[in-house]
Amino acid sequence: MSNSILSIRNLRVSIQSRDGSLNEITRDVSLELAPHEFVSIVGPSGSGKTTLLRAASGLRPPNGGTVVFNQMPVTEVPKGLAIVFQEYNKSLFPWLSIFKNVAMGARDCSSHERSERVTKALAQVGLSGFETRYPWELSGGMQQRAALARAMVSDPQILMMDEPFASVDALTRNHLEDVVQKLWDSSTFSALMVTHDVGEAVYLSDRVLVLSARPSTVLAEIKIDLERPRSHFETKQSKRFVELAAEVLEKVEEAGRQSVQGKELI
Ligand SMILES: Nc1ncnc2c1ncn2[C@@H]1O[C@H](COP(=O)(O)OP(=O)(O)OP(=O)(O)O)[C@@H](O)[C@H]1O
Repeated sequence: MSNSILSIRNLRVSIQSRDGSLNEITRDVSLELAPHEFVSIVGPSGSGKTTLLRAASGLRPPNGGTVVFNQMPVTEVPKGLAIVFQEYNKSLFPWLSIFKNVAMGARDCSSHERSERVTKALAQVGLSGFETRYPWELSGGMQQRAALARAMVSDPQILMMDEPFASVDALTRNHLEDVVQKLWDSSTFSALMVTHDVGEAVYLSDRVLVLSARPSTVLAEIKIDLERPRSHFETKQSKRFVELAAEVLEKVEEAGRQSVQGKELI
């Protein structure tokens, strides 16, 4: 894909075990992310999804292969890339108000512009009125909204998310998925999301990539041809959604079986 905003080619990441041996996590992962495309990565536990995202975002150097963002090799987290992690309680500073936490994402702006951006981002995630609260005064879902606002305030070209809704209850999860969907619909950023939840991946994405068991490669790529905007009530009850979710789940289970067989061989 020539117009990719992010291009990952033949990515290999190995992690040193305590005994000093190298553990190969991803062996050969390639993916292209187009402007304003939403791609999710699913796969069995331990297949290296988080490791892949960390290498793709510049948080850890790969052992082989390349990551290119906006035609530039990624060697550290580049400007224009924002990341949201699962553990909102660790990613927000408890001693800063919600306003100041979100403003951390726009440190490079003048104070007037920073203030405008924070106000807009808080409104986009439904947190207007909570500016002076502290993270520990908000529910988990609200804290994750604040983490999303902090990512959005930098006006990213790519939003990477690692299991962003895994620590909240099912209803809050649905709400947060729609917050992300609305943000994505009303902006131009591309999104790369790691998730365990097949339904969530299908609901939000244009494409879903399924990783094989470790050392991982891309086992399958499934195009999600559901109309947008999507809604929990209509989309998730549609025949096509159910077919796509079953297709993704089948591939994840196939990868999981490989992983079990691999363990039996060790
Ligand atoms: N810093 C580290 N040191 C040692 N091993 C690590 C480190 N980070 C990851 N690993 C190992 O790499 C493998 C892949 O981990 P990773 O978290 O990327 O997988 P994952 O697919 O995201 O897993 P899950 O779905 O369970 O969150 C795991 O076996 C993990 O134990």
